[in-house]
Amino acid sequence: MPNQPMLRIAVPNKGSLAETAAQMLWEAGYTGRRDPRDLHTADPRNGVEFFYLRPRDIATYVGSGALDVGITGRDLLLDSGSDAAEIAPLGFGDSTFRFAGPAGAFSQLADLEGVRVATSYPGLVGDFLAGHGVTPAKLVKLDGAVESAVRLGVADAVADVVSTGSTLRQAGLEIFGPVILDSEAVLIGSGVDKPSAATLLRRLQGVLVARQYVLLDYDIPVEHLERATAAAPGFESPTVSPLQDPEWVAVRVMIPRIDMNHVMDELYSLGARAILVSAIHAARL
Ligand SMILES: Nc1ncnc2c1ncn2[C@@H]1O[C@H](COP(=O)(O)OP(=O)(O)OP(=O)(O)O)[C@@H](O)[C@H]1O
Ligand SMILES: O=P(O)(O)OC[C@H]1O[C@H](OP(=O)(O)OP(=O)(O)O)[C@H](O)[C@@H]1O
Ligand SMILES: [Mg+2]
Repeated sequence: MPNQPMLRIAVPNKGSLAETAAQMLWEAGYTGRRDPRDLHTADPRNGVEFFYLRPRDIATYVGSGALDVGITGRDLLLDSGSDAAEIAPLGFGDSTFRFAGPAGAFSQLADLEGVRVATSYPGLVGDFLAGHGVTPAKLVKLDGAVESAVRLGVADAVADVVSTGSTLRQAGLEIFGPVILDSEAVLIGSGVDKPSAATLLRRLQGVLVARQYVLLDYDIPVEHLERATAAAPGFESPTVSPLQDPEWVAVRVMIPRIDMNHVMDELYSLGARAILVSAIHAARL
């Protein structure tokens, strides 16, 4: 891309999202950093530059327009209060954001009125509480290990990322109240329209499709075709090809990987044979 300015992409340099983000970009055909300490690398062949930043700071850089797009968590984006906008979910880094307190001490959101709540995400939590008309005594801002705040007496309840829930359990805390947020890694943008940003998005979506879908081939008697394609309708429309035996056809569809065995069982019971599944290595839909 000779005459176009390079697309400037923010990528997590460490933490929970860094490894999968780098892997996804690599699968999408981009050349990332060789040395894990590099802060910046250019990939001129693809017309992009990567800036390796703390995931918490990525929305700030993108929102200010210093960088064009970035990969971060939805929770971090909302907490930042930045002007950056979510472009698309990226299918990894799932977590929920929840309130927790000592077993039996809290049962509903209103119980947080007038108490101290510790969190690393004061923007997100403050907005949520204000939106629900609850005023805590104080939001105690901590950098991490928030679950220890209650035991150590600096807060009465916490609000934090929950994945398996084991950190909360170990700290003797229980989740209560509504889900503050369902989060995952997202592509964010500053609103500037660069064609290379659309290419990046299409490539990342191609990686998601390749991970989440498989190709399914099977042969089936023509008379059962309608029921079979209803059971596995595919992404747009199944490819149906004639076979030498005029009473049979061959069908090809994309199906979600998680449905694979269930769909194969169902097609077999409908009379399909030679049912084959293959992986998708790359895709543009
Ligand atoms: N088990 C998890 N623990 C922490 N963050 C997670 C987890 N699963 C997904 N995430 C997401 O990762 C992002 C947090 O990234 P961050 O780099 O701060 O992770 P971290 O592991 O807490 O790193 P650090 O503690 O070194 O800052 C958030 O978007 C969060 O929702
Ligand atoms: O529900 P779980 O599977 O136990 O995971 C959630 C925990 O993991 C993260 O902590 P991290 O390891 O990032 O440490 P930190 O609190 O210092 O950021 C998060 O802040 C929670 O504490
Ligand atoms: Mg952390």
